[in-house]
Amino acid sequence: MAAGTVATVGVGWSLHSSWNENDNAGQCDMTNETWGLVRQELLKTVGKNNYVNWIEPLEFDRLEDGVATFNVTSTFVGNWVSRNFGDSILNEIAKAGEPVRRIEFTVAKTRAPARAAADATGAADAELDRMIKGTSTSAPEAPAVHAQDDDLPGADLDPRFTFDSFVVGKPNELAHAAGRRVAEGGPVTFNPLFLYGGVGLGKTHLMHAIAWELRRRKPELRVVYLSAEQFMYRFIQALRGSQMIDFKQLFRSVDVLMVDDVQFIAGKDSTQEEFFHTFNALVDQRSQIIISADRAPGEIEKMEARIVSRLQSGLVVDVHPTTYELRLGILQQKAEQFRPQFPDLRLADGVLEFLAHRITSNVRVLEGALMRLFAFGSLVGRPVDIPMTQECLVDILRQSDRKTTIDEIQRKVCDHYNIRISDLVGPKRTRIFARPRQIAMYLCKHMTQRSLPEIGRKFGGRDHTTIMHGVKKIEELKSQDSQIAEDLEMLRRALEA
Ligand SMILES: Nc1ncnc2c1ncn2[C@@H]1O[C@H](COP(=O)(O)OP(=O)(O)OP(=O)(O)O)[C@@H](O)[C@H]1O
Repeated sequence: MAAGTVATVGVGWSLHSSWNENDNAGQCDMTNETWGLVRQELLKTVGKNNYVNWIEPLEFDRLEDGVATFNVTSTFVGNWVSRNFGDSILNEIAKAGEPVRRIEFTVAKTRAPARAAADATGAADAELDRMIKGTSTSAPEAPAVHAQDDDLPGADLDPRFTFDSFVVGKPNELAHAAGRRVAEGGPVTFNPLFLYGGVGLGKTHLMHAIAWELRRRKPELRVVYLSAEQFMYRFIQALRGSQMIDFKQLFRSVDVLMVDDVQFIAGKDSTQEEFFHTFNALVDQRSQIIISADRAPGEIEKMEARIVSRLQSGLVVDVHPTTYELRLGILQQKAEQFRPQFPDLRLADGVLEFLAHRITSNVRVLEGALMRLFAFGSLVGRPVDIPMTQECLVDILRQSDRKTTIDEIQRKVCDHYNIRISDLVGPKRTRIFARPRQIAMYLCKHMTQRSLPEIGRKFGGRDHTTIMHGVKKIEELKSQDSQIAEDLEMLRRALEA
């Protein structure tokens, strides 16, 4: 990203990007002193390690029109902080009495990348290659991890993510049942347990819940939970420090290994190689492995075939998109959970039902919306009713209303290329049909939450590998063929309008 541009990192409800040409000269409502106090509170909530690595280096810039802006050293740091601590930061600023709705992270023009990990996560693998070739210039720093047991690396477990706080409904009942079974810590029956599903549907929550339960029931077991990204950084660190033997010994000595968001290592050859050996060693010694990803093993592009087949060899469980009933259950539970922070808040009848009807994207957005609503209600000192909800959440509600479907994409593509739907989804392979078909496949993949098999079914029952091939083809072509790039942009805009 160019110097001076802004990585706007939404928190919970405001996942979007924007550009800001301003040169950080805005008015500051919140003082640095208040930010200092907020930081002290954050130290308590996020823990020392996370605080030192991620919160302390943030440079508070300004709070204007409800948006608190911080300078960070790189897009990666902004994304990481937003994803892992965004809600906590927002919460603490609101608790300090500041009228904040959103936080943003700016990649500062002048700051040296002192604590920056690789500038974008993709750069880390390039870094790894340079290291192997002996040309590395900087060490990417590992995301915060803490010694969980002796010197076993693992990420902090979120105390809120337990089985007790996990609401079970039709879409996640199988994943929950499988998780419960594994959490009993009995003999390994399915290995690995592979949980997959769209963004913010509770996979991480479920994994933490399994880890907590295992720790409670079988404290003698060595349970390690970490994200695939952390696995990679640990691996890089070990390589750099010539500590590969220690690394291998550590990961091979665990009883339960949990790796979240495994799709992250796709295309990262050296990390995949190491993951593959770790995986095999653990399966051989009958240690339990639990993996999560945003899609099914066979749909993870650039994942080596031998890893895909290992990932498929246990129990593969899909966490489905939420239903109205599940969303309402989650909202009721979250409202209870948030209650102590907002003791005076009055919630009118029908608000939770309204939210469950209108916000269907994912639980993270739902949760963020509820938190914003509570914070807003408590700041203005009025009961939270439906008109206030509509006013406070106008952006989220608008976004939720604008959900693109496969049918819509197919219609728009047909209009654009002047062909019939039957030709778009039919078997004819001539270029005039095949190219629009691939474009439509590409848009379906990128603009809907549908899985490749689901998209395949809507394209005349094609196999998911055909869809993957089509998507790849367009990915290649859009950088070579400006007409295709233009068509894609035009279609995307028309679909988002
Ligand atoms: N069934 C559920 N019951 C209670 N809370 C839930 C449930 N599903 C999701 N959540 C909440 O939604 C938020 C997002 O969940 P989580 O981080 O586990 O999603 P994820 O599937 O791992 O997403 P990602 O793919 O982005 O990592 C968390 O705060 C989590 O507690």
